[in-house]
Amino acid sequence: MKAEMKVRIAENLATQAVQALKWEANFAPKPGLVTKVSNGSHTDMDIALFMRSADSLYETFRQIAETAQNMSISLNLREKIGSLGREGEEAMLQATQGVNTHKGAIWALGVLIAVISSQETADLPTILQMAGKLASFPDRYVQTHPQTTYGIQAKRKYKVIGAREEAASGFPHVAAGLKLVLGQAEVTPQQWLRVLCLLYASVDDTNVIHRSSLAVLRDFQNEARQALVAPVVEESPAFQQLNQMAVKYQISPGGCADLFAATYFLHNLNIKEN
Ligand SMILES: CC(C)(COP(=O)(O)OP(=O)(O)OC[C@H]1O[C@@H](n2cnc3c(N)ncnc32)[C@H](O[C@H]2O[C@H](COP(=O)(O)OP(=O)(O)OP(=O)(O)O)[C@@H](O)[C@H]2O)[C@@H]1O)[C@@H](O)C(=O)NCCC(=O)NCCS
Ligand SMILES: Nc1ncnc2[nH]cnc12
Repeated sequence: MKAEMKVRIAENLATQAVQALKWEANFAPKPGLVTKVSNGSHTDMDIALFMRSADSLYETFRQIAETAQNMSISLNLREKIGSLGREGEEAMLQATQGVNTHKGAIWALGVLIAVISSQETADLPTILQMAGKLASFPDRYVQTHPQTTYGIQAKRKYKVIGAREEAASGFPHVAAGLKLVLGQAEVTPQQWLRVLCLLYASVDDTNVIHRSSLAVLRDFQNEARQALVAPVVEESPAFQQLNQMAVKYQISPGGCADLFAATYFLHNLNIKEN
């Protein structure tokens, strides 16, 4: 492939990733999360902050895409995107003056972009499987102190599936969400709301655990399951209950938000289904 074409493909992936982050942040309603009409359970975040954060990540995503173009799924690629991902986290923190808006999204979209870029002709199941493989390589340059991240603390205490494991198992919750919308050029907001509820019902969001407890997460998931019994509408008692729980416990399912953005990103790329 010509060099010019490669440059354009990397730019396109980065543009689509930033758009997916902006779409997710704007999407409403999302109990607990920041939207264009509410700051959810947050005092330190609003929609403008999310727009700045998303824009600050364009260069990280572009570099990840460009780097992966000539590489196989390997420890070497994992460590290269690890380094770019950490730079992305720095760029995000600079743009937000220290607020963690998109750490999980950098991770999920970074892994997916790397795989899509490296496996030009792969179909969706292959991309998700390769993403699992890439995310499973141990990055020798990670300098996290085990007790410092909320995710590691929650996983230690409760053995739940956090952001790392979601990616390492090939994003099963993204795959489940995609099933509801694949093959449809126009997805309605109500269908997207159903995807969101499916994520709320099934993802072990370590942010929710950190702000409350595993018991609250399980109640929240059960309520989202109730909302899925019928077409998901904001006015339904179960959906209203999700809002009330988010307010009562000040919970914010940021991991679900990231996977929602990743689902939208993959849907919009129109990748072969199999
Ligand atoms: C492998 C890493 C994901 C790090 O893993 P770790 O387990 O250490 O995770 P955390 O540092 O806790 O962060 C993980 C973020 O992932 C999101 N998340 C949570 N649960 C899940 C889940 N089950 N599945 C998928 N994703 C999940 C979540 O990110 C979102 O929420 C953040 C906002 O949270 P909020 O509560 O509002 O704000 P905080 O300030 O954090 O808390 P408060 O004090 O306010 O209560 C926001 O980031 C959202 O995006 C978790 O935060 C990976 O990050 C890593 O290793 N990175 C290094 C670089 C790298 O290798 N990159 C590779 C490719 S780019
Ligand atoms: N819309 C949102 N609100 C709060 N945390 C998030 N993390 C990612 N997207 C988010």
